[in-house]
Amino acid sequence: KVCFCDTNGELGTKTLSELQSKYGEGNAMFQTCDVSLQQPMENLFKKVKETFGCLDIVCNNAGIGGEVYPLWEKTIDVNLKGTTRGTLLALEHMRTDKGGKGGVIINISSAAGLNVNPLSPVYSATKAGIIALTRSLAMNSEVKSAGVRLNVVCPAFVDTDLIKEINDDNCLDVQKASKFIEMIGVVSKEVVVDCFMELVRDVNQNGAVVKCSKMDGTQYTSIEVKPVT
Ligand SMILES: NC(=O)c1ccc[n+]([C@@H]2O[C@H](COP(=O)([O-])OP(=O)(O)OC[C@H]3O[C@@H](n4cnc5c(N)ncnc54)[C@H](O)[C@@H]3O)[C@@H](O)[C@H]2O)c1
Ligand SMILES: CCCCC[C@H](O)CC\C=C/C=C/C=C/[C@@H](O)[C@@H](O)CCCC(=O)O
Repeated sequence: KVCFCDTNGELGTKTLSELQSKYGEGNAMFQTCDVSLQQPMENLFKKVKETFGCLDIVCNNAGIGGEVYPLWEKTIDVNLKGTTRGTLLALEHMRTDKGGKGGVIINISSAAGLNVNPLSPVYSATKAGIIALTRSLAMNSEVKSAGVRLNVVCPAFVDTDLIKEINDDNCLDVQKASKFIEMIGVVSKEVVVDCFMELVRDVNQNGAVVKCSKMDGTQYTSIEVKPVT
């Protein structure tokens, strides 16, 4: 069973029909929802719990690029605040000490958050924040004992609308970006999905941050964690 949300109602409804005809009407749900808004997101999580009984896997995937005002501010609202909101709501619903059944949260960051991205600094900062948020929660002892795992996927360039829509608002130099993308290469969506599914299945990878790139393949990054006493 799956529920997904997006601000794009038309595309969401089309995808919902495809999922329902493949997996059955009762097994897929779509809600138009903006991840940057608290109340609609709270309502959505409640509705999923009421409809499906519990939440096992949550993926915070919504993301945009924007480097020029007011888009840079919206980029922080959607990417960093939206992912933080989705992560904290997922935790509330999953943690065993609050009536949940445990589960896994997988957040979508970017190679631009692991390395740097001089052509999209605000985007890069939001993606670095997602990595820090996710890793920190994954290493929190109360979260661990409440049965919730967290991981981050950091794709380099992927064949989606996001890179087809690079322009002067979301990138500081479109020409340099095109050359850079050509140099690094673009992975298919399937590569990112495989990486996501591996993290869902592997219960021994709590806290792992995985990069998927055409140039370097799929790599687990190492994380140093100093124990807090
Ligand atoms: N495409 C890439 O090269 C690439 C690389 C690294 C990371 N990513 C990340 O992957 C994730 C998915 O992006 P994508 O490449 O599929 O791009 P995309 O533009 O195809 O998909 C992003 C989706 O997010 C939705 N969205 C935007 N704002 C929203 C909001 N406020 N609330 C709810 N939904 C919202 C959009 O309508 C769209 O359907 C993003 O977090 C992106 O930053 C993409
Ligand atoms: C140069 C890109 C400018 C466009 C930015 C858009 O707003 C959205 C960018 C989406 C993904 C960006 C990923 C960027 C990654 C790079 O900074 C770099 O770290 C990738 C390295 C890839 C590798 O190591 O294989």
